[in-house]
Amino acid sequence: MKEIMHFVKLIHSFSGRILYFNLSAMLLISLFEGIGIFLLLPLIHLTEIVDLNINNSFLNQFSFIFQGIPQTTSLLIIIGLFVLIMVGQSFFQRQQTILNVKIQQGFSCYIREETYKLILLANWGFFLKNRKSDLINSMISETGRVSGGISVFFSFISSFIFTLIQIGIACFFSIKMTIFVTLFGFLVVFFSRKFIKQSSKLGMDNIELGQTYMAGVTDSFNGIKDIKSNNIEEHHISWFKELNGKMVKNSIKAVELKTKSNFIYKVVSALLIGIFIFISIKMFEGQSASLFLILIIFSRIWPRITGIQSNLELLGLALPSFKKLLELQNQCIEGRELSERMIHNVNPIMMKKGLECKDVYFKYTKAEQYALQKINLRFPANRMTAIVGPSGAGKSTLIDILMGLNRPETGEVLIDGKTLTSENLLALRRSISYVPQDPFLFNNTIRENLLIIDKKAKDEQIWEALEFAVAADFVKRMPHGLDTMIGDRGIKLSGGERQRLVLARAILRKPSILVLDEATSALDTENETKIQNAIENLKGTMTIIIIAHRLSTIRNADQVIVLDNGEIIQQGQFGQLANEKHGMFSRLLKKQLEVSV
Ligand SMILES: Nc1ncnc2c1ncn2[C@@H]1O[C@H](COP(=O)(O)OP(=O)(O)OP(=O)(O)O)[C@@H](O)[C@H]1O
Repeated sequence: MKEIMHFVKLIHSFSGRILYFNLSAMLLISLFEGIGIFLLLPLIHLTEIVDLNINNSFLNQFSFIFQGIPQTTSLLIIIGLFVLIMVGQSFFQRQQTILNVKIQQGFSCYIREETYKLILLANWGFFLKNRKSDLINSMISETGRVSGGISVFFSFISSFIFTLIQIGIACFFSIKMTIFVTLFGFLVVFFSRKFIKQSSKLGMDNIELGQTYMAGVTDSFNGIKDIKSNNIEEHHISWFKELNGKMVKNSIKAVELKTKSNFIYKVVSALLIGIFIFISIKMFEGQSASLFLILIIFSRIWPRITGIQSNLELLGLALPSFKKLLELQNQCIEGRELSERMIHNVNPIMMKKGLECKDVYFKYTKAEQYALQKINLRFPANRMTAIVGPSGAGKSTLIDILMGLNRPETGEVLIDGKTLTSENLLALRRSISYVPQDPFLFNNTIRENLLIIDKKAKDEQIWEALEFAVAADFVKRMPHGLDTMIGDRGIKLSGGERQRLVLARAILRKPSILVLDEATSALDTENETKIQNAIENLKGTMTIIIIAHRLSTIRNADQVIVLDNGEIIQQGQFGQLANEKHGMFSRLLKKQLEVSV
């Protein structure tokens, strides 16, 4: 319940006074409805359709008002009052429904925005811990279920208020009978806690199945090329069938549970009505007015009490989603890297001396071995540093540490001699352009993909960046030039074209630090040489850090760092390392020469 209360508090702070207005409207609607029913009695009495023997003092007072007034006038007054009350009730009902939807929709929107923002502002460690598909699932399914749960909560409150008011009105006629019905009702709700627990368990299963579904579907579509080329469609289709079967079973279980509880309530209701009518007739012998009204009120309270029960079951079903979303939000808050305020007004650092790693050790969560250890290294400003080493040596991890994505377990990263903290982290990132191994492009036009980095860039600047990245020619050949749509993750482009576009985007920012992680691996030799020359022309104007497998591409680097098993094993200029005959660098170089011959 703690989780629901958390979200109710959020609604409270989100909607403020409107929430109270809404609650007051619920109260008025219930009151109007109660009074409307109450007016039926004198109406029936006056029409003399049924001979109601009025013994109730309240009703007697009521009929006293109409003494001396002609019957038709009394009838018209009461009918007028009745219509007025019903109009009032319908008016408030309409306002309240609109208000309810406004609060709920506004709140759903707020939860989605808040969760999305919290996720984006979390640190890199958070993304390493959480599956992407789980995050997508939370953003789509959990936020949806929480919004639905909030709507059920409103309906619960409305039923609760209505029931309380109807109970209050029923007390005017017979306290004993009202207590009897109410007690019975709440006993039923109390004993059906089992159903609420079972609903909650089903809700939990729903979440797990939803996560597996989302993860599996995302993975299979991301890896569709592998699936098709290796002809493993059947494996995926049977996995999907099995999962779907489980989801269907879970849905049927939920319906079975709901209908079971409904069945029990109906049986209990039938029994209760029988007992109630019997006792009422015995108790209210000769008081047909009270009996009549109590029966009307009972027929209205009882469905609401069962409504409360089914609302509680639905809340039980939604409860795991409330929990999951709250856990996710708390996890984001714990791992918060940036605040919203920090994102705005950040100026890039104009690095003068360079970046430095001082005695850096880093281990991934749950990993036994250090991915980086004893790292003491300088990346001088406006120089080109190349990082090489076998696969798994720690090259990408080192880059992540330099960009502040991962934080060292011990040791520190310094920019111009100042420790990298959350204060200067964003300024550092604003001055970096990073081109990863697997570049990311949005399903948009080439122009929009480039403008992400600099919204104000003019066509002239865009073409300049494209020329630099040897991409201008292929963009010109595209059917709509800069306005060509490039498909999901740039699927309509070749791997090399994608890399060149991302490189152009990186250059458009005019960074003071350019980080290239295997950025030219998909290029043919001709284009790679062209880009290599372009990058060399940048030397002296910005700090360049390159991870490269093809060692020929880093021939002119100012320094080369060789990593193995997370440690620096060699460091120096290309020629110097190539001459260290027993070093790893010359071995790597030799192997590549053998392969290329
Ligand atoms: N998210 C992670 N969780 C746990 N271990 C990881 C994670 N990412 C990398 N590692 C481990 O850290 C070590 C260094 O990985 P890293 O990706 O930095 O190597 P690399 O030199 O860039 O390799 P490659 O050239 O193949 O890209 C490897 O042993 C790898 O298994």
